[in-house]
Amino acid sequence: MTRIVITAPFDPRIAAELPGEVVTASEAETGQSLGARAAADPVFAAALAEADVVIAELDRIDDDALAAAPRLSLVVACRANPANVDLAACAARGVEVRTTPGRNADVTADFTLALLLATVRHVPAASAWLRAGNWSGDDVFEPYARFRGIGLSGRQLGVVGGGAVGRRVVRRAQGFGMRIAVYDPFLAPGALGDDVQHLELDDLLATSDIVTLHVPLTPETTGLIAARELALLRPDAYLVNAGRAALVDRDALLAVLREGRIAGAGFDVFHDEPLSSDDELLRLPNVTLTPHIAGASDDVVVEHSRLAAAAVASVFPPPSSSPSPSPHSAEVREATAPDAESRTQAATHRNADASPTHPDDSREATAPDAESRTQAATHREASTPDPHEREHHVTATATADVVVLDIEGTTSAAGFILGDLYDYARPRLDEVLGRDDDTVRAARADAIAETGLDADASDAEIAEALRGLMAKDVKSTPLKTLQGIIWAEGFAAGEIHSQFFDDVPPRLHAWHEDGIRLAVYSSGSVASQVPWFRHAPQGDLTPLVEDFFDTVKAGPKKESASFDKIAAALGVAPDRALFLTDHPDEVSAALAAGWQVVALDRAGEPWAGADFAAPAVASFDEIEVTR
Ligand SMILES: CSCCC(=O)C(=O)COP(=O)(O)O
Repeated sequence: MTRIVITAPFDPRIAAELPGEVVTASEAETGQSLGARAAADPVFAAALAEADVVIAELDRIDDDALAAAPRLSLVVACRANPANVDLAACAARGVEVRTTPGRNADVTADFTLALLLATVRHVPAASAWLRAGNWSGDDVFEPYARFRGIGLSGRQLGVVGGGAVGRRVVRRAQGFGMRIAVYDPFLAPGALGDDVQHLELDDLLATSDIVTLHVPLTPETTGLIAARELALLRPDAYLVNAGRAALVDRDALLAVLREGRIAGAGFDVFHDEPLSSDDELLRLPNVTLTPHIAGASDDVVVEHSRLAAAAVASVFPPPSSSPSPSPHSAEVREATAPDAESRTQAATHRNADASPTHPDDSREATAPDAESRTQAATHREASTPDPHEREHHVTATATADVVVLDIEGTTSAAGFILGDLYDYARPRLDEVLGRDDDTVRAARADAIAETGLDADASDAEIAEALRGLMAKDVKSTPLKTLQGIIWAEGFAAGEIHSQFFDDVPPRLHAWHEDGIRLAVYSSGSVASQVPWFRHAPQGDLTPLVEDFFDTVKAGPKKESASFDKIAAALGVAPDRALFLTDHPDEVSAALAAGWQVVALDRAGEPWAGADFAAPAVASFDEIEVTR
């Protein structure tokens, strides 16, 4: 029987469904160690002594707490950054730590729109004016003149940061008819849809009617909006910040507001909290202020309860879905958890990333989540006599923030690519090779080096050598670059289209809706990946995909360093990233980088039936991903 102690605020219906015996205890004072609490409260001490799992939000889980909980194997911190957990102590005792990333992304995005509307329509000022008894019959239309605001439809919202909250703000603002510009150097153009314009920060600031900030606070983003950037804002522009105060230089901001150099601003976050009663911001008439409440919603408790329950279920699978009686049996551990050393590394990394504690923690969804450990678990049917047949009955579950997709054999049939697409590229190689273009020139030189041709080889000779590589489906980077140019033009001309297995688009939509970030990593060049996803017969899939990686951008797919690069570019911890691929060597490379992997073992595809070092499934329908 798994014993679970919950001190976090928790949805009682979800607590009742947890697989084990649940003891709930109210949250102690912020920052109190559960160890100290156990020392003072024998009833709580008895519960902690028996606990396999502790779920906490603010309570500190330090070495004292761990000493009082000798059976403990899992801590779930109901926040994005486990700033209340001593990760090194957990790692030393082999206690796994999970978090609940993105738990407040939706409500924070809602609040951003509320703050934005309140600011541009002067809602708090109008309300205060009315309550003060100012509306008199002398001039019944006075407020109509006094509180005139702007409409949102047709105006440009500049979204700085297209992460979990930023993307949700985009969707909501589009509902108001706003034009959207986004600044996010980690997002591929088109990643948020064709209607979203990607701009450099300066251009975004200079052209937007309203600017809203949603980037995580890091050393690089601290002071991102300083005097120079503020000076770019138009005099009729508004600035909204429900992200992190320190993204903006306080002195420069006060000067701009004091001098009325922008129309107004709305802030939910402050450089010093609580805001002092004599803070100058309180005296500025053109500013709407709220006390750091963007994440204050009961829905956040429901969401973190749901995510915590998923974390518990993946570490302690319900008996019916696992053949093993204990989650610590050798078979499941092998399939579900990295070894102790990698667990320690993950914990150390998480500790370094943890941001300073904030009691509300409501900014968490804006930060890239690199905190909680995950695993892919195989849930095999009880009786599977034929080993190959058994592979096709595997269901893989994973807890991840990002799913990265291979294309050929994974999202799409190899036969279609090697047929329709290769047929289209083959006769066009000679012409492309002759183009006066830097990318082509570089690819041409690389192709000569790779195929061993003479330096003065003709376009026809190089094209013929490349057709030889195509015959063997060699994933040559210069070949992929040239194919990518040809295919991008083919898609644009409507002469080719893409193909996705039927199970793929619905799962991509579902994962996207659940807040799971999606990216692509294929040998096919990014230039071809984007139209491939855009021209899916099932509809444009690019709005679902945050970024695209090829071997130019990330490196070879069989090298673990390439996966390190992708994780860094996506701002995700390797163990929070899930790679889906059909190629056994790519499975191994991603696993070596500490990623979770599920192999696609699709009937009729080139690698069907291969010996994969990861759980294998026959379709995306068999993959369950939770955050
Ligand atoms: C953009 S569709 C063409 C994909 C392609 O050329 C290719 O080689 C796919 O390789 P993958 O790494 O996705 O198996």
